[in-house]
Amino acid sequence: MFSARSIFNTVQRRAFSVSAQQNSKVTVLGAAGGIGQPLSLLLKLNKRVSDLALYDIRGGPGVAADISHVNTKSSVNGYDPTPEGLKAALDGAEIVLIPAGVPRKPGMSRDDLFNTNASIVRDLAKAAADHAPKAKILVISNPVNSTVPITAEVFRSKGVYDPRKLFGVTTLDIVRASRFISEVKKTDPANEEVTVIGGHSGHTIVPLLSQSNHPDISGEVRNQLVNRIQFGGDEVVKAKQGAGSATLSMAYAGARMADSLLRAAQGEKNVVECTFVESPLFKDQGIDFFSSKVTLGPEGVEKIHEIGPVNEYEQGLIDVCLQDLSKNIAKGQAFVKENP
Ligand SMILES: NC(=O)C1=CN([C@@H]2O[C@H](COP(=O)(O)OP(=O)(O)OC[C@H]3O[C@@H](n4cnc5c(N)ncnc54)[C@H](O)[C@@H]3O)[C@@H](O)[C@H]2O)C=CC1
Ligand SMILES: O=C([O-])CC(=O)C(=O)O
Repeated sequence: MFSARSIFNTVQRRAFSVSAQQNSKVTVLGAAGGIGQPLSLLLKLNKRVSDLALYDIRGGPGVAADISHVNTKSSVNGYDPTPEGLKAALDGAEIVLIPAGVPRKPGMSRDDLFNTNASIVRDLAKAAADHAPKAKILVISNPVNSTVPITAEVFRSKGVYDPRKLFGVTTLDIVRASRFISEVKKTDPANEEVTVIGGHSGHTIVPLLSQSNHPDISGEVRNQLVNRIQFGGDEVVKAKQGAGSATLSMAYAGARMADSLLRAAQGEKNVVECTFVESPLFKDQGIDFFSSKVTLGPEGVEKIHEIGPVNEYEQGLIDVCLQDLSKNIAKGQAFVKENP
């Protein structure tokens, strides 16, 4: 005899098996925070997400109950802040987004968050390595230049590191660059793509305007635009007057990055995002991670693009970037070795 429930489950499974690849569990760690809440809402609106798992050290089930009333098809579950809750949130996840950790206050650099966020990310990475070793991990928590190497070291120490599946989310820099250049040029940002390479803090953020639709931008206009892209985060931190940093634009950017990975996983070709990954581009200079254009595929990173032609001004920005970046990466790697 079939119970009504098992018939329902069978029908539901059949419905999904028509497009089996659409069974995608996405987990948000830090789901009740300033980024976590709008990010979770945007993921609830994404048809490619079938199961949304929300975990936080406080408030996860409440946010899940709220979002679960949105009338899209996916299921939403909130988990208690226990090891069992975290395990259940991670079990079977295809994508894990990590916006857990403290944000900046005015006057702080992203690196000033290291002391608090390094151990938060390390511990969540340990849980992800144990319970979702094949998931694509999208690290949002700052300082991204260090928290991504931390996550890599944790996965490596547990013997499950696959560099194709670890991403530092730098999408907000791309979103800002597109928006800010459209303001200067009075164009529609939908038509503006700017490649932004390097890392995700101040001078490590390197916009390549020479490769945009407006390679002619020069002089003071260019300097101001580049500075605004590099320090866009500070603009928000200052405006929020101690109440945190970018959350809504970051949620939008994180949802875009997750969607790009889901589209690539479901067979779409030529999905390209700039993202901070283990990269061969500057390995000869001891820099293991770098953000550049990456073609995404079913397994995550499919192809890391060359940087392409840059002008003298941009080469100067890259040189400065590499100095900071190598220190940020080394700091993350050393942290895990000293605090396993
Ligand atoms: N990659 C990027 O472009 C950006 C990164 N960020 C970073 O994202 C992080 C989060 O920012 P907000 O959401 O504004 O902060 P928030 O303080 O509003 O939220 C953080 C959430 O993380 C939770 N949390 C703390 N420890 C946790 C743990 N061990 N497990 C699970 N959850 C935990 C907190 O309870 C809180 O709900 C910050 O580090 C911030 O600097 C912010 C904007 C852009
Ligand atoms: O500025 C911050 O601290 C948050 C962040 O990473 C950004 O907005 O780009």
